Amino acid sequence: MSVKLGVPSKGRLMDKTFDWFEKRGIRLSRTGSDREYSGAVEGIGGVSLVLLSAGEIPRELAAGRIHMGVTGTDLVQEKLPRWEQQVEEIAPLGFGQADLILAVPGCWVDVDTLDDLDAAAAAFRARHGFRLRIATKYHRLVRDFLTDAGVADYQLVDSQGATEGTVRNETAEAIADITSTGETLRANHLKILGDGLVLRSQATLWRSRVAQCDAAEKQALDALLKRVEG
Ligand SMILES: Nc1ncnc2c1ncn2[C@@H]1O[C@H](COP(=O)(O)OP(=O)(O)OP(=O)(O)O)[C@@H](O)[C@H]1O
Ligand SMILES: O=P(O)(O)OC[C@H]1O[C@H](OP(=O)(O)OP(=O)(O)O)[C@H](O)[C@@H]1O
Repeated sequence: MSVKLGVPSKGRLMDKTFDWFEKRGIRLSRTGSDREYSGAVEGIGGVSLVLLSAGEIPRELAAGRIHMGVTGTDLVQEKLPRWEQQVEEIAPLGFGQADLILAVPGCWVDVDTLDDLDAAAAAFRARHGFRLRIATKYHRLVRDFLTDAGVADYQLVDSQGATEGTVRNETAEAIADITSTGETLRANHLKILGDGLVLRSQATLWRSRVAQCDAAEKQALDALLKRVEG
């Protein structure tokens, strides 16, 4: 058997992950047709590549089905309760930087902070008879953040993509999502609350704390760790 390295199967994270390993003498590549999710590893022995959705890598690490994996801090902290017990951070990779933030419509001139949001949420409920809706796919992180901030009068609505569009579509009044350049927020007339930074995220290499290794796998894993930690 071999050490399993989980890497995002597409997009910006996959390409930059391949470049990051290449700089350390480990060549990762996709094999087969464009649609085939199989990969190869050259430059180190005993390691195999597992191509996965970035969102599924935390779960695979926590289940011990992969030994190491690359995905964002945001996805690990959102998907894994007490994540430190399940995975170990090996190296931040220096790309995939994005901030998880809370944003409201730009035209809400009286709402610039979490305190303002709390007041607006109470007023919203009194006026409309239901709680202000915050669209997000980061349920755990946003709920914990708002609890700590003392904001209670809201409901989360699930949005797995195009989250900034939910305000225009009138399925939410506010959003919590990842931003990088800020362009998507601006294009959708949303503004970030001054104290609305939930988490700073970047692509990171993780090691599973539970994945089992036989003697050969242990040797390959140690060799891999030596290369990537150096
Ligand atoms: N605009 C962005 N700039 C930089 N990083 C981003 C950006 N949007 C998302 N990311 C990061 O990329 C990672 C993967 O994001 P996302 O959950 O959107 O996956 P995806 O690319 O849609 O793939 P999949 O649907 O297969 O999981 C996350 O860690 C996220 O923080
Ligand atoms: O600040 P920006 O540079 O504009 O980037 C932010 C956007 O990037 C991500 O979306 P993605 O492109 O992954 O599409 P999605 O909405 O389907 O997740 C994220 O969800 C934001 O919508």
